[in-house]
Amino acid sequence: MFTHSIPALFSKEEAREVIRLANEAQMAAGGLVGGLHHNIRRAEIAWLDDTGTAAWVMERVVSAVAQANREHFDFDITDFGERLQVATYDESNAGHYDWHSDIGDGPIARRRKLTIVVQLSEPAGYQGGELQINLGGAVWAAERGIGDATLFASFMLHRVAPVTFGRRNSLTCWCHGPHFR
Ligand SMILES: O=C(O)CCC(=O)C(=O)O
Ligand SMILES: [Fe+2]
Repeated sequence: MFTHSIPALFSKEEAREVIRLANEAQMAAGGLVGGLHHNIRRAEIAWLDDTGTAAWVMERVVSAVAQANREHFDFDITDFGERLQVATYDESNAGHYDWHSDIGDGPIARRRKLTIVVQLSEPAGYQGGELQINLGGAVWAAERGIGDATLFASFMLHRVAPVTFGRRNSLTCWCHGPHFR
């Protein structure tokens, strides 16, 4: 009920282009930006601007979220207050993200209501690295197809299992609004 899948929101070519844009953004920001290397999360992070060459990525995400919210969640979503995140989880350091909720303490993170994650890697290109959502009593694994999108309520516990082979890239966007009531 609090999860929803959209198969092939991006084509394979588009998924590759998103990774290329993320690499470009990372270079422009001076290379090693936003690597998170601790026990909870081990990943490289890049941020895409929602203007310029990456604007179409945000547009695609926003219209998918609008439709999914109308048809499935019916949350009070008012804005997209953060940039798009592209994450890289690599075999070399068992990239992963432990169980967490996306609702945090900060002024923006506390307004997160819906999270959308898009798979940017070919399923054959990595092992492990599943995006799993805890439904309370059952763990649900997101679709792995390249370009597939998964939406879930940002308060739900989720994780990325350690990558044991290859490399997984994902695109994440958070959608914001007033508190649940
Ligand atoms: O990379 C993913 O699949 C999930 C990322 C995530 O949970 C986050 O950035 O909060
Ligand atoms: Fe998350």
